[in-house]
Amino acid sequence: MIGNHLEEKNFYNNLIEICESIANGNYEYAKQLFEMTNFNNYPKPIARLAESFGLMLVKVEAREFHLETIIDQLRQTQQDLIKAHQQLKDENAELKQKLHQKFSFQNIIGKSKAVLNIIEKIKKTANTPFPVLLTGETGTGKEVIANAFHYSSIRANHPFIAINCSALPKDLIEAELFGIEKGVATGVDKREGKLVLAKKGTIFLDEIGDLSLSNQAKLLRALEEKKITPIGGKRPIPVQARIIAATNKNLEKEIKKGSFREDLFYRLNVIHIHIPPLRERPDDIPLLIKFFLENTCKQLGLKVKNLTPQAKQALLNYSWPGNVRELKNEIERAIVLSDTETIDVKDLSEKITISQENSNPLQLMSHHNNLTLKEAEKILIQQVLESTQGNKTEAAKRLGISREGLRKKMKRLGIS
Ligand SMILES: Nc1ncnc2c1ncn2[C@@H]1O[C@H](COP(=O)(O)OP(=O)(O)OP(=O)(O)O)[C@@H](O)[C@H]1O
Repeated sequence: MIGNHLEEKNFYNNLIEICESIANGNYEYAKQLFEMTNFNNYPKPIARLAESFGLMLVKVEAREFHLETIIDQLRQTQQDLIKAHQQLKDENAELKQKLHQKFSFQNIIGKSKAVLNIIEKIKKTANTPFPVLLTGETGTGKEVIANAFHYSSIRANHPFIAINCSALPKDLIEAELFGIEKGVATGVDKREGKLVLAKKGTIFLDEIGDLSLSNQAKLLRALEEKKITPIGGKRPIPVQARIIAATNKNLEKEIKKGSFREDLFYRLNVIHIHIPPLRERPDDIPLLIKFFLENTCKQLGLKVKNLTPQAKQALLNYSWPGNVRELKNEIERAIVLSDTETIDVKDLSEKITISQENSNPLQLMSHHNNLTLKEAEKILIQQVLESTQGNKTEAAKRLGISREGLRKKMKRLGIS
């Protein structure tokens, strides 16, 4: 009896110790103790209790094991995440580096005085907070210049956001630029304005001449107060981005017409860069041709093609009304169409070969046997006037005669 009693006491002691070990998280010891205790010698209720206790221990062990597996998995996932994070960081840095290389002023191709002056101006003013106004015909490279401003400045690690002010209706542009609060109209979600999203970066407002008068007023306020209020918003939000605006319109004329605000013009025009059309900087054409030949061939995995002297001359003689964009497209087209490694005149578009043939009255006459010198001269003058959109000063310059000389010729040849 006493022996039994002692055994029972032992049993309870063991049980308590097992419980304590479990409570302290010492499962291994609890398990050992459980295995060492012979429960079969005890009365049935005690043996059953021990059995269920054993089951509990197994469960705890299983849970512990499971937890450990989960913890291991989590540790592994964390490691993977750290690795992925580092990889993304490296890739991001590499992409940023590429963007800097691709868009900083080193990539403005040209050696004309005009382009060199522009590069100089960017270097001097890139790190200032002042707004920039870029003017020039379509395709002259206004966006290229805006990128160069951003990527060669301290803003380079912040966003560069471009918005085309003529691409969207007035209300959408307003929401894009200044943002909109949730519920302003049914189903409208809150959207941050691009002026705010650009953070400490740059916002490029292309075709600013097409911005509505009401949005011009809002933009002026943003420039003056450095804050914007979203549509339906109550509290103004600070704007830190630098504003670069561009247009191919003559804003002074637009001001006279009443379609552009004079005060906004002066606010934007703090740093003004005018990019002359390509025909006024022919020195840049050979460099641009070389650049586009190399770049496009590389992209297409081709050996870099070259041009016959005649093809090069034809490209130099053309007036490029679509400017650098048109030249780039022409080179890309010629690369694809030419069967050999050398691009010849036949690989160029008709507009360029025709203009080349017609670039002097004698050539025109040789191509059209029945033309008189007077007729050839008339055709030539008409074509040049067409390419300058009727600008006589420019046409006279291209023809190598005075404006007065051109006027007299036009009168004599009956050109209106
Ligand atoms: N100086 C340059 N060096 C290299 N590429 C140029 C240069 N100028 C323009 N380009 C190229 O010509 C094309 C047109 O340039 P961009 O879009 O900057 O012109 P844009 O003046 O902004 O035209 P738009 O007024 O129509 O918006 C682009 O592919 C651009 O890369």
